[in-house]
Amino acid sequence: MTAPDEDGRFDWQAAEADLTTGPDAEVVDLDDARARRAPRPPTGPDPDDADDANDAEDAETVDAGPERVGGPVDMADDVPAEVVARQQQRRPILAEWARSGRALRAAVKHQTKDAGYVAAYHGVRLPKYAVKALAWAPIGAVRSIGQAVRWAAAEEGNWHLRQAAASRGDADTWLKLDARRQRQSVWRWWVLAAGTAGTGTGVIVLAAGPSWWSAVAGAVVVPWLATRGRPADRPITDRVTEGTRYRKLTAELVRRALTSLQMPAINSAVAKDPKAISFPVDIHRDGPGHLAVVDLPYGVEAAEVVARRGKLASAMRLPLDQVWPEPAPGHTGRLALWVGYEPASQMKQPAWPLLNAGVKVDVFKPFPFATTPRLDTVSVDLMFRNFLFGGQPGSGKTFALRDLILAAALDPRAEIRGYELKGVGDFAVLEPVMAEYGNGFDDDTLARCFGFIEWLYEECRRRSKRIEHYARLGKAPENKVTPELASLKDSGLHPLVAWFDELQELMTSKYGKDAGELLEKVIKLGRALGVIILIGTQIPDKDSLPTGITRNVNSRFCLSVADQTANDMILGTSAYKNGYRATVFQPVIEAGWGILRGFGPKASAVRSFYVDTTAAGRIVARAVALRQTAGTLPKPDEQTREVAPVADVLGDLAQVWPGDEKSAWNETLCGLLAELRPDVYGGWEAAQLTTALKPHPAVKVADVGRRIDGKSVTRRGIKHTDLLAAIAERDRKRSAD
Ligand SMILES: Nc1ncnc2c1ncn2[C@@H]1O[C@H](COP(=O)(O)OP(=O)(O)OP(=O)(O)O)[C@@H](O)[C@H]1O
Repeated sequence: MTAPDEDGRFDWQAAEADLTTGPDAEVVDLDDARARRAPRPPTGPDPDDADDANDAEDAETVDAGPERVGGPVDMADDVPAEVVARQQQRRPILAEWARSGRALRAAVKHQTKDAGYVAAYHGVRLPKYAVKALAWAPIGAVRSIGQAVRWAAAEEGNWHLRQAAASRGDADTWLKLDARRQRQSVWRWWVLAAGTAGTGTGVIVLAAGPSWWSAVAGAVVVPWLATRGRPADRPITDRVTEGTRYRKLTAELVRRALTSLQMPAINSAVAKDPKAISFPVDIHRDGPGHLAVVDLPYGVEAAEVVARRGKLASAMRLPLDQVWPEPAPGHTGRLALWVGYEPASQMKQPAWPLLNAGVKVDVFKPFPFATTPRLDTVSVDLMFRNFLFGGQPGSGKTFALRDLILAAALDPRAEIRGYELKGVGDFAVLEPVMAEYGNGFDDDTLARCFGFIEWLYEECRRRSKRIEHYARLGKAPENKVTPELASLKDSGLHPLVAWFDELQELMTSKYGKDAGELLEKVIKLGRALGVIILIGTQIPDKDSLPTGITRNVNSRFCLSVADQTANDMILGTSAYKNGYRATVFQPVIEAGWGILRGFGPKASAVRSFYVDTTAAGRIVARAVALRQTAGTLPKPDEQTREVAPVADVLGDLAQVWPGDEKSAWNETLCGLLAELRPDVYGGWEAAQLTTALKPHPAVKVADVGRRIDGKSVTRRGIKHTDLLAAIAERDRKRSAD
């Protein structure tokens, strides 16, 4: 086949060459030809890889389908029909970008932005273009006239053939060719004459008409003539340079990036077979970017590529937060590589929908919590869940945790209590809606926080009794809190949100061991009882966060962490190996980004909604109004916990101390305390008193021997002198304050 050459003229020489091959022309085996056209195996990063030449030979034009080996075979008979039906994946009728409002909006926005950019780019260069056009237009006019005359004479092509016939002495052919030329040129001269007359008339009309007619005609004709007059390598308009703008994700780009990761398994497979990296579905638009689903060479796991996100971004010459590799469903070697139109840090996250006036939350139902790199909203629910948020300083865990508490505040049924053990006051804005709030890492706050965990445990016991009661009445069918029970006034089963930020401070303190054990029990028991535990921690090692807790948490958000151990402590064993790696996020720069696990079948990278303290204050104001109406607003300065504060134990012990005894058994003291205040100490056992005395190191619980019926019996107890010393110490501290 011949094609018109660049300036639109027919290439006669090529046509003649084509003819001479005549009937002996080669029959092309298309498969063979395709195989010959298959791309060279990519050979690592190319320093010039941003240039367009490479993109021009883009492998999207390459047959990337699975290699055909032999003919099709019948499907195995033993695969059940329903399994086969499930495996058949139909192509969507509409393209991905047209299937949802979000994707459509994103595509339209991107195209509009692009068009706007191009328009602005050329707009500022218009004067330069005008000068160039005026310079080249006369040349274009002369050239056009020459071409028209040549066309009318019908000499082109014919002359060569006539010359060839003349040199062969073939008069007959010469005459035939000349007759043909004459036939053509007769009507062509007429056409040319008519065209010239038309042009002349047009010029007269334009000259006679309003001046804007000439302006419009000039704006059309001059650039047209200029493009005909300019040399081929000097376009009138400048190229809209690519710069840092979006580079379309192409199969070749993906292949080159993957082979630049220095992974021997990929490179050796591709060297043997360029199709070792294949694309089961076409690369397509997905939200504000493109998605490539890639089948990696046999034996390579998607997780291994995810771990090399930095290298992947480097190979694509894109910022890190524009490249989002993820393991894709199907098999472990399938990678979903999403590349945004722009870096995530430059994409504007939509405002948190909960900021809108009038929006309420039902903790039983999902509410927006984060966005994906594609700016899809990810929703979470609170009920029957425990959350663990982990990340290094500056990763954004406090803000993320606060989002959940703000959401809970918008459900007036939810009681909120919690401690931030960093002492910064990030949660102080929520104080008006919290029944209990502590801030600091001093011993007093840690003791209160520990007391709170003990109270939570007791609360779980109380709630389990209530659930039992309602289950008997048929109101708790699954022995779980239902929305009806949660809303029922005085059921005592309303949602209770208990949060701890920087929990490692408590876990590494002297209360750590007991607190860890109790909290683990609370997590296990509380889930069905409407107790929702939210934990934020910076150091997720086993001393800072007992494995009993991490194991039992069902919702996890791992923000930027430094290493695999921290990653797996938060997301669960093997998360790192499976490609869920929050180590790829940079603290501060990518604050709020993390891997969310426990919602949906797989973990995914999301960014929590950013709500600053001012916006949080507005939500709290709305929450206060809702709670006022519902009558659930906690009263300020009122100790609403039902257990007496730990500090009172000392005074009560002194009051009930048995006579002149130098030491007393805990067991005896518990009995006496229960007589004094049955509501507080009723049912206390020796161990409980030991725990309650923990904040007072002066009181040492040790073995105390007694003679009973002539026999010596040893039990745990305390000395009177220790008790008095602890009281003196406390009084001294109080007067110092
Ligand atoms: N979702 C988010 N989007 C954008 N920026 C965020 C987001 N979350 C947090 N940030 C920013 O990151 C900063 C650090 O967040 P935050 O205080 O929550 O980190 P942290 O992990 O709790 O750190 P530390 O352990 O030091 O307290 C915040 O000041 C905020 O500006």
